[in-house]
Amino acid sequence: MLGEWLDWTLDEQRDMPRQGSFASGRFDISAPGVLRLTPYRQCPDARACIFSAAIHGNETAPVELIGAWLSELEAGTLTLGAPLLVILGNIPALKAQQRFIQTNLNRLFERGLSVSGDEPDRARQLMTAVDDFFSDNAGLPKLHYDLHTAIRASLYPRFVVEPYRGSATHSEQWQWLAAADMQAVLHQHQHSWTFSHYSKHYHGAQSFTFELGQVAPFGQNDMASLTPMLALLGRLSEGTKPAESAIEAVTFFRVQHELMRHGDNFMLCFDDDTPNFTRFAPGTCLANDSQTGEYRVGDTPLHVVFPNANVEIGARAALLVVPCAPPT
Ligand SMILES: O=C(O)CCC(=O)N[C@@H](CCC(=O)O)C(=O)O
Ligand SMILES: [Zn+2]
Repeated sequence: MLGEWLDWTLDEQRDMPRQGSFASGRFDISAPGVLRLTPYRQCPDARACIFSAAIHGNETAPVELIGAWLSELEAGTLTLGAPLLVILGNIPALKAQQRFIQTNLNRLFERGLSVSGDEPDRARQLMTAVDDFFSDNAGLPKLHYDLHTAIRASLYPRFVVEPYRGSATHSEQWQWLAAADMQAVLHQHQHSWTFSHYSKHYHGAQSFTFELGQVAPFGQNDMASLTPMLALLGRLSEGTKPAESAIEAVTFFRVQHELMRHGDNFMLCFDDDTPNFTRFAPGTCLANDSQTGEYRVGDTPLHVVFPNANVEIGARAALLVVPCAPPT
């Protein structure tokens, strides 16, 4: 039954009960694409865990990963030992295999959001689901992994973005991420109203945006490279201790500047197939904006992450980042 949830979410004509049970717990579909799992027996090390995917509708590897993990729970090869909230974010965009329909859902997770529209309404519904889940599991450590894939290839194909400030990230998280084969970490330098930022900022959760490879259609993702990540989701859902690795294998960066699109005419001054984390030397022109003119690298080399000239006016067109020391 659990294994059908993904298909059912995409095709609501199919029949699926809103509540039920499986070998090690109960499930409850509280809203479209919002699935709660409650263990029969909660492990002493359990965390209240949120795993979200498809906040961008064309990012399919995280959906396949969630599907593989749910199948293990359904088959009983994994035993649920922690409360879980599983979210498929932008269902219309997932059906259309588009990043978003009207506006980028992953910029809307701010309390008091006043804009109207389908994606803002969905953001409000998901914020409430997160608030309710953490409130119902008060007393447990909170964790949120928001799973994405990047538009471009990357010098580090698997990496995480650590949202700005809030509660400090526990050192064990870095070791878990290293064992899950995450190759780089990017520390955000300011608030950005993403889903992972929401859980960290308002709830003090251990929270990250994961980039699990490059966007590809269903069935064409490199799922073998995500086996260690599947193992991390498995341990967290069992409420047992995840594998740890030395963080020396992980390269750390921090954001130095957020490049915004201001004008009608905006272009990036490098090739479309330039991978994430490519380094640009001082003086290099990175962007040309009809409102603000050229943006050139200053005295320190900069690496470019998430460059996208086609964002809405007023939105982020790239993160400009520098290497930094690993956390001690
Ligand atoms: O590859 C890209 O350009 C975008 C990939 C993506 O969706 N990234 C997230 C990162 C969120 C964060 O900064 O934590 C996003 O842009 O929403
Ligand atoms: Zn994304």
